[in-house]
Amino acid sequence: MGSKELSQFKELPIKPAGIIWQDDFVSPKHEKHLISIFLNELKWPDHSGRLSLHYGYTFDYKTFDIDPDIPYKEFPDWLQPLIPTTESRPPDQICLQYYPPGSGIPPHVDAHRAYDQLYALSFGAPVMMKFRRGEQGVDIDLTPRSMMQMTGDARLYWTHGIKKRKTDTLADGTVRPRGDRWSITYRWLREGECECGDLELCDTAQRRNGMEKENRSLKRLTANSIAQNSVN
Ligand SMILES: O=C(O)CCC(=O)C(=O)O
Ligand SMILES: [Fe+2]
Repeated sequence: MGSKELSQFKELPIKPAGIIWQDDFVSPKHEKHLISIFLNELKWPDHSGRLSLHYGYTFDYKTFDIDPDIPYKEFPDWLQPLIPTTESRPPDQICLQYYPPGSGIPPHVDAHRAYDQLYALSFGAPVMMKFRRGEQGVDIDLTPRSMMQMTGDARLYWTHGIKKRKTDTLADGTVRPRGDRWSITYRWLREGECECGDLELCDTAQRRNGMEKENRSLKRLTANSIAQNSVN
């Protein structure tokens, strides 16, 4: 992987704006080697569904910051050549995930308060990821060996998620069975505060607006704004 390949990052000409894409971030041969490491050399958690392994700093979902009690885990050798070099420093956190067929990840936006840049690299079987904002929904096919960077609208104002199901239906109607998939997500901690101001999805905007963490779900937000409107 060299700067020639990295310069092939292109923004997809679709909504949401801000999805920067590169096919073939790794070669098929390299992918095969990595999958053999994932299958044979790593110690995965012992439960069903989506499995995760963390490298670098570990995020604490209670404080919305780095967990000071979990020591930094060095990036292993196999991971080094897969780190995007398009940012000014290496990522602070890397997460390797395994998705058996039928598993997924609920719609979410990666916390604005903690994280800034976000990339995801895919291996194994392709899967459809759904981006959503309000009534709008867009399916993106996460093809193996592709690297996706989420910036701008795609990063901040649209949620993304993978439905738990055994097949995906493609745009032409083809029903594609799911297979084993792995992904690597790369996150850079935010320096300073997020200024997007989106009360629906931004935990910083929500905190500034006096909303406690447990009140920040979309449902409560709707209920809150309805209550607010009827008062005014
Ligand atoms: O599996 C992926 O490609 C993305 C996973 C994701 O959205 C996340 O870990 O925040
Ligand atoms: Fe995510």
